Amino acid sequence: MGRDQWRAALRNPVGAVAAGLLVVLAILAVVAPILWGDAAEETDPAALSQGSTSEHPLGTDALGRDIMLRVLVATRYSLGLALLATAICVVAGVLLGVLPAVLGRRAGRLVTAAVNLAVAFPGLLLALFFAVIFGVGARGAVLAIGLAGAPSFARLVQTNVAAVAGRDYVAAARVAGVGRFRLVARHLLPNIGEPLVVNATVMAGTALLAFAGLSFLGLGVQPPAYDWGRLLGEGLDRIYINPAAALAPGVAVVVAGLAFTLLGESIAQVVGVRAVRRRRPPAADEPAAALARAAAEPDAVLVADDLRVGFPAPGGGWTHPVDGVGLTVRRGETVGIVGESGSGKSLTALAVAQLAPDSAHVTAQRLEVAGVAPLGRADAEVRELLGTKVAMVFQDPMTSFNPSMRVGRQLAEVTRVHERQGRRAALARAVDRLRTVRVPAPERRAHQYPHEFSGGMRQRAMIAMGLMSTPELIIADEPTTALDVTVQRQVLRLLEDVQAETGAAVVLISHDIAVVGQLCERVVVMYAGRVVEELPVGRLGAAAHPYTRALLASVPDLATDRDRPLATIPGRPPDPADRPEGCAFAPRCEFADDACRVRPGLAAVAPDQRAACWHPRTQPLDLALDAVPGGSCDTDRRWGAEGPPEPSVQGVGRLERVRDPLHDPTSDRGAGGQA
Ligand SMILES: Nc1ncnc2c1ncn2[C@@H]1O[C@H](COP(=O)(O)OP(=O)(O)OP(=O)(O)O)[C@@H](O)[C@H]1O
Repeated sequence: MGRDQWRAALRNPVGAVAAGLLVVLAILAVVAPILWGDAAEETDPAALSQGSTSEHPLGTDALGRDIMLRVLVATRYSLGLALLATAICVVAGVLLGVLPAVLGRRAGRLVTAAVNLAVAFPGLLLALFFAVIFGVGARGAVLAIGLAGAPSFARLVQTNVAAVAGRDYVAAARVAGVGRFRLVARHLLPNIGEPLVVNATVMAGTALLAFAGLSFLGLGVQPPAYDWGRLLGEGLDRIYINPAAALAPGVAVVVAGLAFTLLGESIAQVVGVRAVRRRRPPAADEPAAALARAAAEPDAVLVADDLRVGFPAPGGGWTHPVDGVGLTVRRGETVGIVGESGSGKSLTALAVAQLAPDSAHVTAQRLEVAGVAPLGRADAEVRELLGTKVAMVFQDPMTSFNPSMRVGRQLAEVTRVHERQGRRAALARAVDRLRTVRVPAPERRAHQYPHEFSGGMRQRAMIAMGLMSTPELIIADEPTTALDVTVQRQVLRLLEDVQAETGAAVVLISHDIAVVGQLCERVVVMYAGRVVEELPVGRLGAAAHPYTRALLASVPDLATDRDRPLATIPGRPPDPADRPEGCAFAPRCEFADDACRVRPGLAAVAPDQRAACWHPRTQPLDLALDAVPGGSCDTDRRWGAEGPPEPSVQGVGRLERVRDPLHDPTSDRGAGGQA
């Protein structure tokens, strides 16, 4: 948080009032006991239980002590105890709150359940309960109030951690191999700082009140010590004789509580995120390569066989949004995964990268990534694998970075974790990688926060993060969807350059078959959690599965008649929980018949082309040939000298519109499609 933000916060009336009140209280807490400590203890037998006089403006207590001085002197003790209780509440709450993120799933659930149970207890009852346990007195009251507030603070932390844990930058950190504790300290807690700080200040106000309550009941501060609560209790005994004796400490409690609450409000506006303490990177894990060796194709960087991702179904049992996916990606290859929304593309990628949600159950006959089988392995081993060999580029560059860390530090973290490099060396490498992905002025940019980057630049920086190690597999999940057309073009070109330079295999996930057709060598088409066709890009014109053909037919081109609705695939993909028995596409397919009641397996329809269909189409599509070069892996032939296409929501690329009998009403067979 910069100075300007602080100034802005203090310039608004709420911030100014809060700051003013707190400064006055802080000054009083420091000077009052020094200036008036002794005077506040002086008894005056001649002025017992007096009302307001010129000598004692708020009157005296039963021993003739000046009430005004006692209220002023009590500021230090009252605030100090309240702040101490707040600190206990925050520390215990944060610890309990992050435990589920640090512990495994089962232990995490236990902690969450315990916290929920404690939250269900009224706070005051809990405080009284703890006060009795810890004993009467200031120390017991501090512990009681702090611990009684901890469950609701823990719940707040849990909720916020859960919200942030789903962000791409957290997934990116996990891919980078960042350990659980470091993840919590660096990526989760700093990004939930705002609600925590606000709640902590509100808690301070509540603690003040709670203290007043406990002291009033005789469970808090014990004589001869006194705080506002104790003074309030004593004053209340004589409220009809001298109301000021009760009102003064009461007003003090309210004013201090208000000051804390207003402070919370103003901090909420200015404190977004805070850097956290720097820590030494943890020791690198044992090399994972020794743990497993791929017996697979010697040049395969990814082998997935019968990969299934299941979630508990609401009515019991399991649903499998990814249901038996088979995928092989060779070194240096660029494979595109296409399919409509919900077809399981992202989940497949997340399962491969060991980033599937905690509630997911991932199984496979075989899953090997860069020669290592990650399933069933310890976290540390998997972290090593992911951090150095797999890079992920996420869809939304806005959420792909931790907003509280400078970009250079985020990139450097990868190297520091895995190679135990010093801070400077890691940062130098980050700058170098930013230069590689053509971020201008990389030295300066490395010291900027993600929000100071443009969308395209953030996405390039995300690719640079993947290049901090030497990945064998880059998974790009809709990397250009959130970008505008020209920036999409640059990012795709960059991905292609990176692939050519590093020799890494690239898995590009997209709903835009035009982009995949241009960038990739091979296309894997997914539908309802299964692979329905796999073919070299050069054979897209001979796509055999009706679904692939329908996807191609729905790509508009410059010749598309704008007066007519865009081609769509009739019907909707099935809910994973309610997938048809046989071919999942059958309900939407023109050619479906009784045979389709049985699930078709992937079968070769041509060399290098397999389709899961009982009625594979053989009729060539009317596909512009320059759009889909004949299976060539050559970059220039794939993209031409002008670079990649301009994929967009319009899907306009060099892949031109296809006429498919299924969806072309001008065709003899054309039923079911809408042009
Ligand atoms: N955490 C989850 N819990 C339960 N089901 C989930 C979860 N995440 C995904 N799914 C299910 O998996 C299906 C496939 O999701 P996935 O994100 O892989 O689709 P996708 O093909 O990548 O689509 P999109 O292009 O919209 O991201 C979803 O439709 C949903 O039913």
